Amino acid sequence: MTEPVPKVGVGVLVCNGSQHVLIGKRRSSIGDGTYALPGGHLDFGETWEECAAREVKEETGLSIHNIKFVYVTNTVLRDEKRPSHYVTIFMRGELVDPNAVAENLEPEKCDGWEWVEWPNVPQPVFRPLQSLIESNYQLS
Ligand SMILES: CC(C)CCOP(=O)(O)OP(=O)(O)O
Ligand SMILES: [Mg+2]
Ligand SMILES: [Mg+2]
Ligand SMILES: [Mg+2]
Repeated sequence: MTEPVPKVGVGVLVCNGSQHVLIGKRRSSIGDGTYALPGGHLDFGETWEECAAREVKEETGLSIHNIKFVYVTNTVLRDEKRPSHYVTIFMRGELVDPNAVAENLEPEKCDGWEWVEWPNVPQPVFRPLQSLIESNYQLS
């Protein structure tokens, strides 16, 4: 079998101003049933900020701004149905409208969005996000 090519993902800490971030349980061939941040594949020609804003909008309907780089992880997922290797760029962004409600716009890919107090993400945690938590990143 030809080896999978490493890809770039962007994960987003969507901040609502009260130490909470948005998480959802993945329905995917990669990390199925694990809790992850909104985000996705970096598309050709995108900046990291553009990808963060696009993926959050596509997946939750939320608009974010003040988007900043947070951390980067290197994750080799060997025991998945489809082995894969991801470099994940973690970004953070604030809600443009602090009262906006997240919608689950891709129910085929996500069980639904919920706010949790960082870093208390429920188990099982998607591997790249677990690496960010273990880095002791602090929201404020
Ligand atoms: C696997 C992950 C680190 C990168 C891809 O994320 P994703 O499966 O949510 O991708 P899409 O949102 O682009 O479908
Ligand atoms: Mg997506
Ligand atoms: Mg996604
Ligand atoms: Mg995508």
